[in-house]
Amino acid sequence: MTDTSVNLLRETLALVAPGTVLRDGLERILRGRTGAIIVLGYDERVESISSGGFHLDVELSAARLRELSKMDGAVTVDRANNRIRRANVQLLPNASIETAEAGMRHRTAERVARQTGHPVISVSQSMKIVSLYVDGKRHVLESSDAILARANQALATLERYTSRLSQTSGSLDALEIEDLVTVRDVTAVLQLLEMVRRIASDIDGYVVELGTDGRLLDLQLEELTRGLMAERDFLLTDYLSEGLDTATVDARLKWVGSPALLDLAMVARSMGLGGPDGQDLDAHVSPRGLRILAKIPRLPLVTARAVVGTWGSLQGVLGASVDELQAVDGVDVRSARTLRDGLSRLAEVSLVDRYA
Ligand SMILES: Nc1ncnc2c1ncn2[C@@H]1O[C@H](COP(=O)(O)OP(=O)(O)OP(=O)(O)O)[C@@H](O)[C@H]1O
Repeated sequence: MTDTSVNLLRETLALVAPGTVLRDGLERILRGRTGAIIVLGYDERVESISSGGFHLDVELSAARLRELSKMDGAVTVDRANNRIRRANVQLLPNASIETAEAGMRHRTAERVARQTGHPVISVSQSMKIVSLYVDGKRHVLESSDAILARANQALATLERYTSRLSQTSGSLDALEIEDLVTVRDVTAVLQLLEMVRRIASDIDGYVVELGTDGRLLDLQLEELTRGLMAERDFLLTDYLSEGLDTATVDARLKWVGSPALLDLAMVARSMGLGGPDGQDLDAHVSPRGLRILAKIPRLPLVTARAVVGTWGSLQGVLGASVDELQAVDGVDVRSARTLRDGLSRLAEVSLVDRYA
């Protein structure tokens, strides 16, 4: 699926999520045991395949949608401004457009969606299900309970990964301070961050689909992933080889399927580490230092960036005195002390953890 079609599906799922006017209307149609076909777009393309019925221009409401759907034919809704524009319409899409559906209502819905590029909803009277047709794909609306059951499983997986991530990232702290980092250690953290990002994106999809029923899930997701994308940026800033930027790594990782993501060499290669094929996982690498400096409480990020920009390596920063630090543009004496104390504390914690 392309990014545009993923976005249109999410946009449509948000429009019909619990708590919205459209969803309320669809529930009423289902309860009334009638069917419906609703085109979520109003333009030339839709008009050119619409026949009969009547034009109107009224605000979308659940009651109106229910009443208009009692009539034969389709209802056209302008999703850009939430207005019902036509009802009791016969749709005449190109009959040569392939459709896998059975039944005229659903075949028409799928064809109209393909031909116009607008999402189309069909409510089946006989099967009592609501289907969305978006960019050539059918998506069946499920009850919030069914979606929540899957979302909670995903959340449990996310929790396992974030806890492994916090351990792996902690080990990297200690190795960075002692300058003992290998490509394998860095890659292991990026691999977990990428897995977390993918599961979080799936859960985000469930949050959209759940509408008002997904508020708690959204809070849990936010709590588990807070700060992680910033950590990902800092990790990449610290280790990316010259000439590579974050956007390039993102684009490369996007094409790595989930099974291939388990291959550390593949992840290393996307960062430009471990040689041309990413296989040299035991090669030594040194961080620039931003990831660890960003962990120091009360140290402004601009200060951390200025210092890393000046020394260019964590080992350089570790060797700098307060006087040298405050000589950097934009670093005052207070920040210089916070940084020095913070680094000493991190070094102590790391060493204690390592040799305890
Ligand atoms: N081309 C069309 N344009 C507008 N409305 C249509 C079109 N085709 C079918 N419908 C609507 O769908 C209704 C049911 O049609 P039909 O029984 O052929 O569909 P179905 O796919 O079996 O539906 P269901 O699953 O709801 O039983 C029609 O009465 C009409 O309101």
